[in-house]
Amino acid sequence: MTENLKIAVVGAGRMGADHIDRIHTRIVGASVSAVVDIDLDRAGQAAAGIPGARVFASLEEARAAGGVDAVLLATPGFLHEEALIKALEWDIPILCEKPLTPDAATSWRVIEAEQKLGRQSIQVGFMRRFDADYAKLEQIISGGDLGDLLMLHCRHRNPSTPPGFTNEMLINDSVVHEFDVVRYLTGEEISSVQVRLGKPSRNAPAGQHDPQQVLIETTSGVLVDVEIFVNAKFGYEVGTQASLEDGIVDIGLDHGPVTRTAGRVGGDVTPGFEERFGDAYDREIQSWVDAARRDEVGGPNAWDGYATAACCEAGVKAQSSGEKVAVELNEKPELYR
Ligand SMILES: NC(=O)C1=CN([C@@H]2O[C@H](COP(=O)(O)OP(=O)(O)OC[C@H]3O[C@@H](n4cnc5c(N)ncnc54)[C@H](O)[C@@H]3O)[C@@H](O)[C@H]2O)C=CC1
Ligand SMILES: O=C1[C@@H](O)[C@H](O)[C@@H](O)[C@H](O)[C@H]1O
Repeated sequence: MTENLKIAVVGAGRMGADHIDRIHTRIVGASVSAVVDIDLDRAGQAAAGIPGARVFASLEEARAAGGVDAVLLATPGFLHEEALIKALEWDIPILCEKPLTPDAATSWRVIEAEQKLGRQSIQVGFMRRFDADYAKLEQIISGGDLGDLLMLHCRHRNPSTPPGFTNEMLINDSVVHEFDVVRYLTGEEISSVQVRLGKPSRNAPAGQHDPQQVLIETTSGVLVDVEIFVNAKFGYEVGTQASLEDGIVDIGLDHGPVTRTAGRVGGDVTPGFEERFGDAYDREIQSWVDAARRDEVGGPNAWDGYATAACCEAGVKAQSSGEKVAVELNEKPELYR
């Protein structure tokens, strides 16, 4: 077992910097040995104060300099494929932030490269599986005491989007989490996706139709509706209501104290995903590190990344057609059964 997993973090933006801080301050059995970003100043800022963390402009340079046991990939999704294939060739464990890649064909190439390696090496950053609420909901559903799961009603609201957040990214970057959660909660694949574009918000930037309603069906007929609203302004909210035969379960309601005073009632709104899912990211990265030190994967794998990429591809087609689009999956290789 690797004593101390030396990690190269690629991409030192919002998510990469958050993971660098997490590994440095809270994760056991690992350290940040390299920070890679085309923006060297940003890499330098993220690495500042971390003993042994060196700064590079490319993953190849970091690898050539030595001291890299594993890669945490936090660049934009369209850049993931190339780095994933490289890390598989080098046979080092990878935590790839979601999405694995933005479409099914590119994700399948990653699956083929991992099969060539002959063992699972990629974990995908679907952190909701490590959220206490989602884990409890999964236990309630799989426990069976409330009968069969019939429907899921999901809401996914962000206060705003960064520059360059395209209309397709509402699906590829945001709803990709719901595709994963639906597969996690039902234990089934998704069979179709439909997207409805209703009245748009005046707060959406040019080129983005926001909000959208995504309708999902699983292989056994569980129906799911998702409100994706990425310029909702008020704060961050991710929640799910599950309708089961013998009960209704809600998760992700605003938590914390609710105060009634001076004729008003209220509590705090979560500002962003870092606050809502902070504990989940910590558990996700610790699980990855623990497993990677044993040459294993400690969470959602490349098949989960591929299956959700196929859903995203169907979702992007459905955005323009308005029709229900079938999700086509290749046969699941032995490696993931
Ligand atoms: N699990 C979650 O809840 C979240 C996941 N993410 C995912 O994390 C990834 C990164 O997203 P953000 O941090 O929001 O993006 P960002 O835009 O803040 O940061 C991306 C960084 O990658 C760098 N970069 C671009 N091209 C590069 C290259 N060729 N080599 C090295 N560095 C390069 C940029 O200079 C930038 O610093 C995405 O896959 C995104 O979907 C993002 C937010 C939340
Ligand atoms: O992954 C994430 C972002 O990339 C995405 O843009 C947001 O919509 C999600 O809420 C967040 O969890």
